[in-house]
Amino acid sequence: MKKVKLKIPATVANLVCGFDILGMAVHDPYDEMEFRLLNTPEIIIRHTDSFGLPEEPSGNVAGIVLLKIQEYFNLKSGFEVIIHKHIKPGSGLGSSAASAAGAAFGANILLENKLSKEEMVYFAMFGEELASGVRHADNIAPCIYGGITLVKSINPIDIIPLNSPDLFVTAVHPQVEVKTSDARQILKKNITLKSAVEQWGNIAGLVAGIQKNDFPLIGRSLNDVIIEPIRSILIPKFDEIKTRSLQLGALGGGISGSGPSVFMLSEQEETAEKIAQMMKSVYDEIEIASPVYVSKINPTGIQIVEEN
Ligand SMILES: Nc1ncnc2c1ncn2[C@@H]1O[C@H](COP(=O)(O)OP(=O)(O)OP(=O)(O)O)[C@@H](O)[C@H]1O
Ligand SMILES: N[C@@H](CCO)C(=O)O
Repeated sequence: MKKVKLKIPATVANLVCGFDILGMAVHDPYDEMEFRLLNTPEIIIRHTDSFGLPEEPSGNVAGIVLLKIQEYFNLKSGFEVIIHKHIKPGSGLGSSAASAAGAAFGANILLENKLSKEEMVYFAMFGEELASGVRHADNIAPCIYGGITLVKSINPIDIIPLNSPDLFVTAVHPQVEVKTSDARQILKKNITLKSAVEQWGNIAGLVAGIQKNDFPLIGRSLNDVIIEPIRSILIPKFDEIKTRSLQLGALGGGISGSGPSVFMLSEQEETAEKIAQMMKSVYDEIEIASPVYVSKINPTGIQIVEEN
């Protein structure tokens, strides 16, 4: 039976001001997934990592996506999936989205490209719903389309792939637990018109900056007056990391997804590396283990490693 192996990138959702609508794929870290089409209608999920994630299909984000695809097409065949997870769950680096988007992408290949990209996003969102209680596509879309994406709407699905500026991304993952579902619960349900206007200006500026490769405009638009002031309280040393990154020459940055990871964008690799060292030393000082990744924006998204 047909087999395929995929490499699925981590993603930075929200891009600071674009809560639930903007996201970016990076090169590192990434997950790997191997898929096999089965003659019987079973869904088998196996993990080779030690994160202790559920392997029961209805409890695993990849499994739920495959169950929905199987049900929709009334398939007589099933799927075996082996997940090599390197993106730690609950990191804010799109761990759940990688499994969900990878499942939709892998199934699509085994099913001879039955699905459009919009349909892959549609099915993958069932995985995000399982992980966080809410359907959102800001991590899934950049996985599937690559680069930076704008989720104009999820109903109907309307994804706008944006430009992929040649920028370096430094991301640190302080090992404190922040569940997306909890990080959504603490947000205010209402905002003032003044804040909304400021945020619209930032989002529009950021999208214009991305499309025009205008790095200073990107930098001054990476500003969030609605979500960051609330969520940053959950992230130790957030203000220090941000202030010192800007002093070292970062264009800007903030919370990655719902946190606790924090990311910064830089024009030069040297700046990105200096920021990485600073992030590491800040968390070493308070004895919080914190993997740091220096990477670039990933214009391709999910990649096929092997197909036969
Ligand atoms: N295959 C899977 N990969 C990752 N998480 C999974 C998977 N299956 C189930 N989960 C559950 O999803 C939750 C992790 O999702 P969560 O959205 O909190 O983290 P994240 O994807 O790293 O963050 P973010 O969406 O902010 O980038 C955990 O409760 C985990 O048990
Ligand atoms: N937009 C989502 C991304 C995390 O999954 C959030 O910030 O809650």
